[in-house]
Amino acid sequence: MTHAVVVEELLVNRGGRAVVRDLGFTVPRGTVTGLIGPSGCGKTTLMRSVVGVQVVAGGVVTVLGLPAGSAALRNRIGYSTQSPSVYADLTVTESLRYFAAVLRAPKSDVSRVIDEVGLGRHAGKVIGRLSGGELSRASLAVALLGSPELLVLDEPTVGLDPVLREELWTLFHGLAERGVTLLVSSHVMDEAARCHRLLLMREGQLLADGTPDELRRRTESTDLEQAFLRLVREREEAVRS
Ligand SMILES: Nc1ncnc2c1ncn2[C@@H]1O[C@H](COP(=O)(O)OP(=O)(O)OP(=O)(O)O)[C@@H](O)[C@H]1O
Repeated sequence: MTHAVVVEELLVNRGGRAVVRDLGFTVPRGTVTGLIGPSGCGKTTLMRSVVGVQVVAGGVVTVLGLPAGSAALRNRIGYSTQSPSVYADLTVTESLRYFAAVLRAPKSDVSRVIDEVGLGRHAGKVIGRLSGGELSRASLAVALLGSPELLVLDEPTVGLDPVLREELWTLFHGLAERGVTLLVSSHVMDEAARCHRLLLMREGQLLADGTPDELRRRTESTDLEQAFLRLVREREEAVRS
């Protein structure tokens, strides 16, 4: 199996309208794939569909060879949402110990993931007293427990300073080198450049799918921001004609 995720003709309705329409793509194993697009374009909805927590109206989502949402996938996928999934009144370590027990991850994972997200100095701090960036790293640490094969990370670097963002991107690439597949959403174009592959989304549809180099070449653009804007314009012209 070369693909960690295969999505075919996905259709998702939310609030009485189609927010993801006729969407298809694959995510090769061991890559960092960026899901890039403006706020509200459907990134979270798509990630929820991959993780198997979203009701879908049509299409097929296959994850690690199984239908999305299969019970057998539970311990093989790490998902970090935009809202913190850790308890305010526990310390970082206590919280991770709790989730490690729930996920049946080895106890030794707790200190490993704390180190990986750079929260070593804050391990004894109560979650409710963490800064925004520390809190999102604590959530990310939960997703790393149990060494999942697929990590689905919804805007994991929001609110982080450039040094921490750099550290996390180095971590993502290190994980991919060990064979982990990462699907990471962002609306920051400089992060897009750090992905092996990009899925550019707009208004519930895929605008383009390719490596950063391919997308720059295809649009004759020097940077990805410009490439994205050109693809938007192309799509609008195609719709008009
Ligand atoms: N629970 C919900 N009920 C109804 N509509 C929803 C719900 N959640 C999201 N939507 C709508 O679905 C669309 C896609 O939302 P989604 O959260 O997937 O976008 P996003 O690209 O992740 O945005 P952001 O970057 O701001 O997180 C938006 O128009 C949003 O308003």
